[in-house]
Amino acid sequence: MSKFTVILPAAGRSQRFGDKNYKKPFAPLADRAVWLHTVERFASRKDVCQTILVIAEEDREAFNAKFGANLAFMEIDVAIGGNERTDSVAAALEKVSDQAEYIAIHDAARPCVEDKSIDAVFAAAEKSGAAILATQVASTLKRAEGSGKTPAIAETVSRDGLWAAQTPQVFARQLIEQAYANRGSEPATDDAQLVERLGHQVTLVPDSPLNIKITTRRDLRLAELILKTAAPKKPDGIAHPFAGDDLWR
Ligand SMILES: Nc1ccn([C@@H]2O[C@H](COP(=O)(O)OP(=O)(O)OP(=O)(O)O)[C@@H](O)[C@H]2O)c(=O)n1
Ligand SMILES: C[C@](O)(CO)[C@H](O)COP(=O)(O)O
Repeated sequence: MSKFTVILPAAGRSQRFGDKNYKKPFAPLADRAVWLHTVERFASRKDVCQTILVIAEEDREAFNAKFGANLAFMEIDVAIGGNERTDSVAAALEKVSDQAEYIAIHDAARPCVEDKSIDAVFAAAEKSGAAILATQVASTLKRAEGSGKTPAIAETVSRDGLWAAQTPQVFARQLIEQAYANRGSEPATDDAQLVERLGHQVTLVPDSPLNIKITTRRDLRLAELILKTAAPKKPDGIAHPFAGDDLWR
């Protein structure tokens, strides 16, 4: 069985979330913090040899005070993130266990990912060396004129062949380490871009649109509704939403 290190970036500023009390990975969702729901998607997997949560330096003290026991119990490593998401992932890559053959990078702000989607993207990465979950764009896409609250349409953009990238984004260890070593200063909003820039093909693995990224407070409400339909607890005692359930396809 291949061994995967899971990196969970949770060091963002949560500006679009706009809550003065919580950054989104630490906001209460159903009965516990968002990041704990996300960690649980991976905690009981036999193919996961390490989990690294990436937090911001400014959150370290409060996080340890509130969640220190969870970290110890769940044997979660912590890295301190940086300005950009890629800086946070780079910090975690410095801490990857020698056992890891693959690296899975999953937004801590995506707590609704399904077990079988993780299975699928892990398997795809084992085949091609690089794979991400994504959903095919189903709506008609419009480019706005300017950036006001209710802008006019500048143009309709063809959605042919367009997919919305999600996470986990999963890579052979050497590949993602090389991609990050070569990343330079050009921004990248996801990790796949850095691997694409090496000329390595990345596989798109279709996933449910319910694998949402919590960005605004409205998304938190949606995540709550999604998790409410979670499958009953599996024998390992952890709720695994939609495990084996095709309702969401
Ligand atoms: N410097 C950063 C930026 C983002 N992230 C993490 O990457 C995930 C996706 O990022 P995003 O949704 O953009 O989070 P924020 O950057 O916090 O959002 P915003 O742009 O609204 O501030 C989140 O789990 C976030 O915590 C991170 O670890 N380090
Ligand atoms: C990685 C990601 O979730 C894939 O869609 C997305 O790029 C994160 O972007 P953000 O601006 O950091 O939310």
